[in-house]
Amino acid sequence: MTKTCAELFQGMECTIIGNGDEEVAGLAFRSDCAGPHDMFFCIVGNVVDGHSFAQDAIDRGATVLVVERKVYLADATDVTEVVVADSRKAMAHVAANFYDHPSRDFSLVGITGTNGKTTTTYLVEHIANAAGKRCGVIGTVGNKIAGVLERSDHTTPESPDLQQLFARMRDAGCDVVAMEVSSHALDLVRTWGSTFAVTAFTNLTQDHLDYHHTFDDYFEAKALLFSRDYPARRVISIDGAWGRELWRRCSEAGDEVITTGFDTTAQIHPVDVTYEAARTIVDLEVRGRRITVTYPLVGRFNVENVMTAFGCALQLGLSAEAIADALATMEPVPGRLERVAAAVEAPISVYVDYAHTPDALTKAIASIKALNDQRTCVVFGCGGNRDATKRPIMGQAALAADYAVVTSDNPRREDPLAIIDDIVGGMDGADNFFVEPDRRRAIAAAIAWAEPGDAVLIAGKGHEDYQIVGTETLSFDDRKVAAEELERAFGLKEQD
Ligand SMILES: CC(=O)N[C@H]1[C@@H](OP(=O)(O)OP(=O)(O)OC[C@H]2O[C@@H](n3ccc(=O)[nH]c3=O)[C@H](O)[C@@H]2O)O[C@H](CO)[C@@H](O)[C@@H]1O[C@H](C)C(=O)N[C@@H](C)C(=O)N[C@H](CCC(=O)O)C(=O)O
Ligand SMILES: Nc1ncnc2c1ncn2[C@@H]1O[C@H](COP(=O)(O)OP(=O)(O)OP(=O)(O)O)[C@@H](O)[C@H]1O
Ligand SMILES: N[C@H](CCC[C@H](N)C(=O)O)C(=O)O
Repeated sequence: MTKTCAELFQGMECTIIGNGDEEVAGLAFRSDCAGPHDMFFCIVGNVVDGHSFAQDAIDRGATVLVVERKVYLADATDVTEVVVADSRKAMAHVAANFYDHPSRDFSLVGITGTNGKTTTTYLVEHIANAAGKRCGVIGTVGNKIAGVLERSDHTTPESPDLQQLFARMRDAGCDVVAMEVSSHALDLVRTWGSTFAVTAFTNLTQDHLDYHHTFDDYFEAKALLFSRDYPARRVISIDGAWGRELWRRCSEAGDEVITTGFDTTAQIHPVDVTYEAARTIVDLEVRGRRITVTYPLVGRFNVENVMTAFGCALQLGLSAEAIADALATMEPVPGRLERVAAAVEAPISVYVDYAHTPDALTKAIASIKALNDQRTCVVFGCGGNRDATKRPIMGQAALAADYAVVTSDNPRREDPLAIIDDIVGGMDGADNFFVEPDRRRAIAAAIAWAEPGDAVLIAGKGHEDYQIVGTETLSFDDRKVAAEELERAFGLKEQD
């Protein structure tokens, strides 16, 4: 499949210097991934200027460069240069053209918000599948086509990868695609040129201030998914002030909005909730009608996610009855309040959860406490090279548990002890915690602390089966490590 350079830029202002009829074989934004007859996008990044990799891309066979300023390469007279105002936007525009706008061929549901995106996409997938639709999923745990999960580096892929994924989903016959849309993706226009049927907002609480700097900027990045760039039907949780602001904007623009929330003015809200150990029963009011939903997920925050997914499915045209029926057979989401299964009957319960923000940690601890009336110990850390200002707030939040073990998450290129110091800075004066930088030992210590009936919550890494230390990615899965430590503590494994 090839298209000419001029075809790919149709609908976008640009200056083509060279051969507009040049056939383009593929799209690349990393020079080491460029191949023969590719178009290479020179992106001015936050770390380096992609224009400096133009020669490398040419050496690997690229024949078209997309640039924000002409590069004038020696010995490359047969190279075509396309000068644009914004290489990232050009890349997204070209990628959608290159793959023939695949998102127009299915109903794309885009979900944004600080927490709850993965869970909500899984809920939408399950409901759509139960209704006989074929649903693709794009997000943090990976990308799913026809039920097969593929790992990915990003929550929301860069535009050429995203459009290629859409094309594969279209070709696999997907009717619906449920996609997590990160604030980074919106700010870096990875989704530009995509056609959404529904866009949904879960919540906005602190995260990623290393990138967005202020809450206002973080919100405005999320709000782009509800702007004229992405016309769609909307689902908005109005439990928080940011959601209410988004609702105001969408209503003003004349969008078709379904509101959700514990707020009784929301179109979808709970009238009564029963939290049980392995399931939740919710009497929902859905646009003036009562319907009971029972589903095998736990925790108050999952009531919010269920309502958001319910709204998305209604916006896709499914009936409330079909949605309620589907929820009854929902399966657990990997690494989200997942109970650790060990090959030993343990008198304590251990859960793994992906809470890596202050709000998520607060809510995950509260959910475990609501499930278990004895003591709770939380094991957690914070990621390196990510928002450092959330660390002391997470430290403070962890004190809501009876006991906390502060450990390492993915330290990345930061000193693990310096990250822990930041966390402990928020735990001043408390004596119900201790520090163990080694995550396995921290998990073992929490299990040793627990008495029969107590619960241990291991937060922060959820489904991740690795730990990033420096530039190395080591094998580490909280669920496996916790199972091993339970087996060691309760008799099946020999002590080292
Ligand atoms: C903050 C962020 O998202 N940064 C992304 C951004 O980086 P950048 O603008 O700084 O780019 P850069 O590294 O300066 O490089 C500039 C250009 O030179 C190219 N280059 C660079 C080096 C090289 O050797 N060769 C080369 O060609 C790069 O491909 C790029 O096109 O553009 C790069 C590709 O163009 C992305 O790889 C990079 O993602 C980084 C790795 C990242 O970690 N992003 C995370 C934070 C992220 O996107 N997370 C969200 C989820 C967040 C959530 O939890 O909600 C996600 O959607 O995944
Ligand atoms: N609606 C919610 N409100 C607050 N916290 C939530 C909510 N849903 C889930 N959480 C918490 O956030 C964690 C991550 O959930 P989930 O993966 O669904 O969110 P996410 O938005 O996809 O996060 P990320 O993009 O960082 O992967 C969960 O493990 C849980 O602790
Ligand atoms: N997508 C999130 C995930 C964080 C998960 C946590 N385990 C960490 O590594 O900080 C991020 O990149 O900020």
